[in-house]
Amino acid sequence: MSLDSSLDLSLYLVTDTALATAAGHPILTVVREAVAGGVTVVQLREKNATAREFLDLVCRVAEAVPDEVAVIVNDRVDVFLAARRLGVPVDGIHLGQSDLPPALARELIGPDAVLGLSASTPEQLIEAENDPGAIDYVGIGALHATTTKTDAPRPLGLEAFAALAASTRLPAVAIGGIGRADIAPLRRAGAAGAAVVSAICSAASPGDAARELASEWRNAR
Ligand SMILES: Cc1ncc(COP(=O)(O)OP(=O)(O)O)c(N)n1
Ligand SMILES: Cc1ncsc1CCOP(=O)(O)O
Ligand SMILES: [Mg+2]
Repeated sequence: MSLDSSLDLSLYLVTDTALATAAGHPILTVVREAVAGGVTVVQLREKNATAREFLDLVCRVAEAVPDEVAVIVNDRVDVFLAARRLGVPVDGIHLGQSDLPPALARELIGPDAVLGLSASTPEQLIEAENDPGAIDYVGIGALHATTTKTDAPRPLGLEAFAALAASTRLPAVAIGGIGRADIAPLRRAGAAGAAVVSAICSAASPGDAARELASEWRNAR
């Protein structure tokens, strides 16, 4: 993603190699097909990979996706920095409430990198807005119950999500248990985007799944 292009968060894929493998697809195939189907952000989230494996995946994905699709690294500032050091076009990181403090991470990743933060309570959203780390967007969830993340916050539902999204000036991406039927209501509720893991990684056709989700977003009024 070039420095002056704005960040399109609308269809945000978060990867899960185990789910993709169980569905019979290599993760790079899932990413390629999902991007062809309309995914605008790819976050690489690999909880069980070694640093070396994660770096290798980040490099392969970042080289494979077009410039306008942002590539974000989950949790691992070291992996992000290593990829940048190798000259790989990786765009940013996504942190949670238990990860590195955003302001410290911002000092490490530099002013141009994208910095996303999970924030799912009114207090966390106020902190995010005022954080000296200059957060670019928040991930709010879980929208619905999910089996993908065992320690996900409790389900909010659409109304609570809408209230939280309206309470912050930061772009808000919904996450957790999101499927096709959620996309239009989320856009109408003020979401800057919808983040999905299993809806694409576990799909029989990740490309078709992404196309359907992207079409729901485009056609939501
Ligand atoms: C877009 C987006 N929103 C929220 C999360 C969750 O991040 P976190 O709370 O750090 O949990 P893990 O993903 O690290 O298990 C996310 N990854 N992406
Ligand atoms: C990473 C994350 N953070 C909150 S819920 C979640 C998992 C979402 O996965 P799915 O889209 O499969 O429900
Ligand atoms: Mg995290």
